Amino acid sequence: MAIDLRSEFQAPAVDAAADAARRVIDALVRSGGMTDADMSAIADRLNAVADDLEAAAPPVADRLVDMWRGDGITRHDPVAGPENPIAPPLEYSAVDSRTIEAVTTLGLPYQGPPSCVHGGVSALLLDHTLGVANGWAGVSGMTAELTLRYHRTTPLFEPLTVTARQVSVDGRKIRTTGEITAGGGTCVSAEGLFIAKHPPRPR
Ligand SMILES: CCCCC/C=C\C/C=C\C/C=C\C/C=C\CCCC(=O)SCCNC(=O)CCNC(=O)[C@H](O)C(C)(C)COP(=O)(O)OP(=O)(O)OC[C@H]1O[C@@H](n2cnc3c(N)ncnc32)[C@H](O)[C@@H]1OP(=O)(O)O
Repeated sequence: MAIDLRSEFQAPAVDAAADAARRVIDALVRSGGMTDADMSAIADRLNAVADDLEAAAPPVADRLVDMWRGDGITRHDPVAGPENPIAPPLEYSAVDSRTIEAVTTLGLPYQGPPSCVHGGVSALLLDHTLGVANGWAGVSGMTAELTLRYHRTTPLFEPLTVTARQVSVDGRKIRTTGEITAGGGTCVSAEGLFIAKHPPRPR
């Protein structure tokens, strides 16, 4: 079953703009200094876009309230948020009532070792995916501990499967596991302890 990204709040043009920003980030990292493009002119054009966006943007406090409308999954987060350009973004599917997964392919902006995913990026993907698995399973909380094991390097440019499963709930303590696999092999595995607590939503 595909995830419902709170369809009542979807704005296709916003998601399209975030997709365009992802393309820009990828192209900038790919280009570096090895480009014939006029990077000064490109910086001017990108700054002009940012000027337009900033001039029309709401106060941050209002946007925070807007971000936390509704229940369930968010659209702004840095892992699955379609309207956040730093999110790949992951699209989750249910495997069973306590397990979710997403398939994604990461490019140069997420690089750590040569042609490999940065370990901190893997940690980010797993932390968030474990958290969403908890939400899917019905009892969620804040990350108190996250233990990662990096079994082998995680490749860029290849499909990665990110999986998470809620294992147990004991009072406020929630234990959740997950992994990133590539080509059927485990690259990173994670064990998380989450504590059932929810900071108040901005109003
Ligand atoms: C397929 C479709 C999917 C559809 C999905 C559907 C729904 C999804 C819905 C929502 C999902 C959306 C998003 C979720 C995604 C991602 C989540 C992101 C997670 C984060 O990004 S989150 C930020 C990082 N995180 C922090 O910023 C935490 C900072 N921290 C604190 O806020 C406190 O520290 C806290 C709250 C952790 C605890 O504080 P507290 O006061 O509430 O708890 P307290 O101290 O009373 O402890 C109670 C018992 O927990 C034990 N305990 C506590 N802490 C421990 C630790 N660290 N290690 C081991 N044990 C610990 C104690 O030892 C005691 O144990 P005992 O009862 O046995 O004595």
